[in-house]
Amino acid sequence: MAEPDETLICRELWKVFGAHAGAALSAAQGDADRLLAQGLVPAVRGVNLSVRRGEIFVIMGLSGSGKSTLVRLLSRLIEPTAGEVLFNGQNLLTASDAEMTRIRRHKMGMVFQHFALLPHLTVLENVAFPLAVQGVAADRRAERAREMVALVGLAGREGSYPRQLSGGQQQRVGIARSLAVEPELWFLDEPFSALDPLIRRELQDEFIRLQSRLHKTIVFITHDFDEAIRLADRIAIMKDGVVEQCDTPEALVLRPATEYVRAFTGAVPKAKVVRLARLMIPGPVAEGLALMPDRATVAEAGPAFLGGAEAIGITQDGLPVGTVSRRAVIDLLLGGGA
Ligand SMILES: Nc1ncnc2c1ncn2[C@@H]1O[C@H](COP(=O)(O)OP(=O)(O)OP(=O)(O)O)[C@@H](O)[C@H]1O
Repeated sequence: MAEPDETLICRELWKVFGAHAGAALSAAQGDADRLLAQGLVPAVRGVNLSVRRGEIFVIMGLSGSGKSTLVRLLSRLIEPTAGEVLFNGQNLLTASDAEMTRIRRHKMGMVFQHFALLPHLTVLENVAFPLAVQGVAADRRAERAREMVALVGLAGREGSYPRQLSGGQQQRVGIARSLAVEPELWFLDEPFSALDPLIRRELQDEFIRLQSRLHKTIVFITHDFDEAIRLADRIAIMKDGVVEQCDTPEALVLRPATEYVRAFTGAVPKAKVVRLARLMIPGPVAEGLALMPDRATVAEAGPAFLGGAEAIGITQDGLPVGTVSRRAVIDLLLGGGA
């Protein structure tokens, strides 16, 4: 049974590329080496995941680890060789083509790295395009598209054509276009990786801001661990088609489950991922202390401690709930605490 807050679930999901993959997978009984020896490509190997409503779920892994294949399976753009995909409790693999088209059009949004804006349409027309496909009336389309263009910071550019925009601006149009249909589940496959680092960071900030307003359920793919820890509520780390660990950024860094995850996360400063909640001693907060939310990271509290504070007060939903001491922070940074 799915928990009520789990919106997308996959169980024992496999994608094997090559001839007679289904029969070969049954015969191999999950032994990927046997499949490889037969010249088949087991791109996704027995993956189990569940994405919770309203979270940013990042799938992270190096090139060829199976991220894109997994995401295509989750949206059923390609058929799995074996396994299950459930969306809001519905088995997507038994949905008819018509039903799948309806789900993709109305409930799922997708942004890819090299998505195509339609070159002969303006920004506004591009953003309104999926609404036209849905059959939304022209005036309502234009109104909604205008809102989305403003949301991604491109107000004033509605009449421009894609060729007149920078790469970052084009990517914003792609984001606006995928949001126009108000998707419940939003897939983003390396949406920022073609952009230069400064623009990329700007779009990440923008994305965090958007999500704090929209609370979408998001599956976000990246091969960049820094991007993953900036954005994710949880991260699934993939290697050779297998999910090595699925956890919060903090847990991945502090408690890596495999050597691979340890190697991947070893260089990340703990202060960037550990949240103040972890170091907090609950209790009344002394008067005069600087206050920070429990979701903030230790790095974000750095300036307060560098400014000489011995402790800071911690809030939860705006109410003071405890204290983090300078000592706890030093212990963490020197390898002790947490
Ligand atoms: N249509 C296909 N036919 C055969 N093999 C494929 C096909 N699509 C993907 N693969 C293989 O599956 C494996 C996983 O590919 P996938 O594109 O999912 O990786 P990825 O992690 O998304 O990589 P990247 O970050 O480079 O996009 C790779 O070995 C790839 O060559």
